[in-house]
Amino acid sequence: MTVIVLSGPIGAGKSSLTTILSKYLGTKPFYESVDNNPVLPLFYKDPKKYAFLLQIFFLNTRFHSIKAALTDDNNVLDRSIYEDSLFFHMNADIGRATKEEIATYDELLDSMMKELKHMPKKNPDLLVHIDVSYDTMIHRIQKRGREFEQLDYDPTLEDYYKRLLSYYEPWYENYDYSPKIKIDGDKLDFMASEKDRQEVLDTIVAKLKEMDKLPEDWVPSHN
Ligand SMILES: Nc1ncnc2c1ncn2[C@@H]1O[C@H](COP(=O)(O)OP(=O)(O)OP(=O)(O)O)[C@@H](O)[C@H]1O
Ligand SMILES: Nc1nc(=O)c2ncn([C@H]3C[C@H](O)[C@@H](CO)O3)c2[nH]1
Repeated sequence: MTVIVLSGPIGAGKSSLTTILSKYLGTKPFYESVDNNPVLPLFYKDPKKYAFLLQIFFLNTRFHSIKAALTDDNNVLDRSIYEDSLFFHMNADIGRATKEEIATYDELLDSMMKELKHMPKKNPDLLVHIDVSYDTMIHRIQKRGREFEQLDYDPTLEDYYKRLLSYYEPWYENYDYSPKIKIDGDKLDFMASEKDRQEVLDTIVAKLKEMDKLPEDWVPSHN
């Protein structure tokens, strides 16, 4: 069983790469609840009111998908649970959670992480992080077009996104739950360029082989 998790800021390309990678490896993709998430639009409308609720919503759905993924065969997940705390604490740092909510959230996350330790597989096998600059991030958010994520919906989102990026750098450096690799999302356009896509897939496959998670003579199931 091999479990790969993607990480990276909003619009970095995690869901897109999850689709590409899971097809290439012949495995099952697991996606974060976005379009069927009733709290996300509420959060963007009134972040202070809904930050805690949104975080509980994400934690709950993420927990279910991780449990399914860790008991199933090979899988690719489009966001890691380790980023949930980053999002929550960044929002808390800008006054969007009370100290009681912070304590409750941290205790709940801790209990969930302890629960995951009893699963057949405790941690993912590999983290694939997509690194993007602010300009790339904004360009992708615009391209995808979710109304509530746009700067003209709420101009304070510029600060929010810049802050998010600044939290990601130390987060990735400190991540040590599994081996990790970083993809340069500014340089590699794995959506439009076949060559770039293959370069990203080759990098991931080489890492999996190096870790003995794929046989040396492995060939892609789909291309
Ligand atoms: N490497 C890339 N090159 C060009 N366009 C990309 C790339 N990756 C993603 N995109 C485009 O950027 C948009 C956002 O991608 P995607 O939804 O995969 O991001 P995400 O990281 O899953 O976002 P979120 O955190 O919001 O779920 C989509 O329109 C996608 O087609
Ligand atoms: N506040 C907050 N906490 C999270 O844990 C979290 N995870 C994802 N998101 C938001 C970002 C994108 O808009 C959208 C898709 O990733 O959902 C989050 N927002």
